[in-house]
Amino acid sequence: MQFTKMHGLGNDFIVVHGEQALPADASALAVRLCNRFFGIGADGLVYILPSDRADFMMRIMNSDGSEAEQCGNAIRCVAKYVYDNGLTDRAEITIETLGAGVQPVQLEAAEGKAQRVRVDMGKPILNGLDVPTAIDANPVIDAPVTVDGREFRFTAVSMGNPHAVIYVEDAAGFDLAKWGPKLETHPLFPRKINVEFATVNSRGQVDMRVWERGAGPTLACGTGACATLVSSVLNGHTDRQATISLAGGDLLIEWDEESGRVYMTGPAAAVYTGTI
Ligand SMILES: N[C@@H](CCC[C@H](N)C(=O)O)C(=O)O
Repeated sequence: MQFTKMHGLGNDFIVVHGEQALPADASALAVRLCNRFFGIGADGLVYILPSDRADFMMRIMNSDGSEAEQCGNAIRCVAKYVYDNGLTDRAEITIETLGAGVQPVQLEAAEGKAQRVRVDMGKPILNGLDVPTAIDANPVIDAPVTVDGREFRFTAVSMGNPHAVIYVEDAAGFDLAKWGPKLETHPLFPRKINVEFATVNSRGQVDMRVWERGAGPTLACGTGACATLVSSVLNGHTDRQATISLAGGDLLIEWDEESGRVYMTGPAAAVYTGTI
């Protein structure tokens, strides 16, 4: 099996192209290959597949073998892969995802290689039951969730996949390993949840750290950055465009008032190719 190791701000993936459909053992393969000690090591296993609605389709398995509906960092990697490998010569393409439909993607290229990628991430889903959460409200803002006697307040946003955004004093110093797994699997979240811990520094910049559903702490989360911006606008913390600073670097996120669509701009990188 040939693969390319790629990442978006350190959120890393094993990218596979050439299959016509998702293999039946994709979940088990993800667990085996994403293992950082006994496998290649990655946050997820990504397949680039044919699509009858878009130029390409992306499917992503988390490192625990669960399939995610969408992944912001992976979609930028897929765009770079197809451009750099000559599968398209267009700087504007569409990529179909499982949970967020067909997404338009724009590439900024230099010397034949994609450098930065801007993705139309679509409209956020804010209805609590649709995110999904167990809360019947639209939107779910500043809702309480208690774990081990500590109450957190969260805002729920789906970008095709579910997110709970929690504001804390110091996101960069937050104990992700202690609280992340308990929030991810809390009964309020029927399909589990990605949890973003955010600190607003100004109306145009937010620090964010993430505990990802099915992958644990990662260096960046594209959909999490989008959810954080949407939540920050809803809570009155930021303007509609802001830099979300993650452990692996910055993403520029915009929530367009007129169309209601969220745009994510950031880098993607290829590290090496291999055969396993
Ligand atoms: N890292 C991703 C999100 C990957 C999927 C997530 N763990 C889930 O299960 O929803 C991103 O960049 O968006």
